[in-house]
Amino acid sequence: MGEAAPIPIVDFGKFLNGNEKEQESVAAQIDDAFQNVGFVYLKGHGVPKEKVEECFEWSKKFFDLPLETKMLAPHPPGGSHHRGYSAPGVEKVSQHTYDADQIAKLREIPDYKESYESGNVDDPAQPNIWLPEDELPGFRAFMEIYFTLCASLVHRILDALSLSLHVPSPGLSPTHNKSLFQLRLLHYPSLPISQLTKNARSRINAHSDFGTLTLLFQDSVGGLEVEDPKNPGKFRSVEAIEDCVLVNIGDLMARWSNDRWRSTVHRVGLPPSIKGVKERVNGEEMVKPRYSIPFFATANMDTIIDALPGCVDEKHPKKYEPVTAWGYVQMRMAALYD
Ligand SMILES: O=C(O)CCC(=O)C(=O)O
Ligand SMILES: [Fe+2]
Repeated sequence: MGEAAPIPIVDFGKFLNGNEKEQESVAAQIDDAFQNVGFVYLKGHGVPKEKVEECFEWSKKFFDLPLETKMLAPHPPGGSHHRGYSAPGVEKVSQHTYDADQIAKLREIPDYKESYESGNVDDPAQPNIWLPEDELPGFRAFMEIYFTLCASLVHRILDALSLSLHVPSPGLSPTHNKSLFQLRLLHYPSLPISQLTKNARSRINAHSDFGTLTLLFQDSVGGLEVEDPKNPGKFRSVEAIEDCVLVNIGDLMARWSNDRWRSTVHRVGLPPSIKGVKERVNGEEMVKPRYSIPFFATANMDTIIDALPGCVDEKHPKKYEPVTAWGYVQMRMAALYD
């Protein structure tokens, strides 16, 4: 078995600003990456670098607050209202995993992370849960703007995917026009390296994302690993690449594409090169904290998820019954929280 296919880097600027031919070429490259690896790096993606950096700064400021303060914006119990702050140890398994056997297995190794989730200000089903403004002035305003920047990028990626499959105009973007997306700030606190090597704790257990598309910005600490689709159980590390956003397919999109596009399993563990990211505290070797910012997209809840054009032919018979995006979420949630 050979080396895993690397995650391609695609210049999305040529889609955003290019002519028809360039757009078609970018769309084909993304389609290819999603077929082979389920992940792609996009450069020239249009989310301003200074906004990404500022988001990491806000994230650090937020997580640096005392626990009692962060608990002023608590994530409600259960999984149907996914907003607010979750303290380390609260979310025992990845919310994006639904296979029952897998969940049972994963419960054995707790993730050590804290998170803060916000979403579309116009999402009536899941209102945002903010801190009182004077606890972190400006945080809310920034997150609301940053959300719209990421949402715009999601819509442009959907345009590219539509082009690659020749989905008739206006393509897939309208199926996401409610922008029921989720912006997640993640902080993996420093912890003894031995806890990760002995599997006493993980940072985030192996899972796949469950929406349509995920955007991910990560800091330079490292530790993200993606499974080799051709070699289950084998993971390769995925570094942050300057000025690139990492984009991956989620389970709903995999189903929608009749498994043309892969929803690839990934996890966060010990960084591959621990040298620059360890520190000694009270005689114990610790791995430095990690910050990352995923942005999860999904389709409007009434969208019928039925094999997309170009995804069914003689060689690829239709694998799944149509389901609404809402029905699909119910199915996943039921498995996760029962
Ligand atoms: O921290 C990371 O880079 C990965 C986060 C992730 O996979 C998730 O939240 O679904
Ligand atoms: Fe994920």
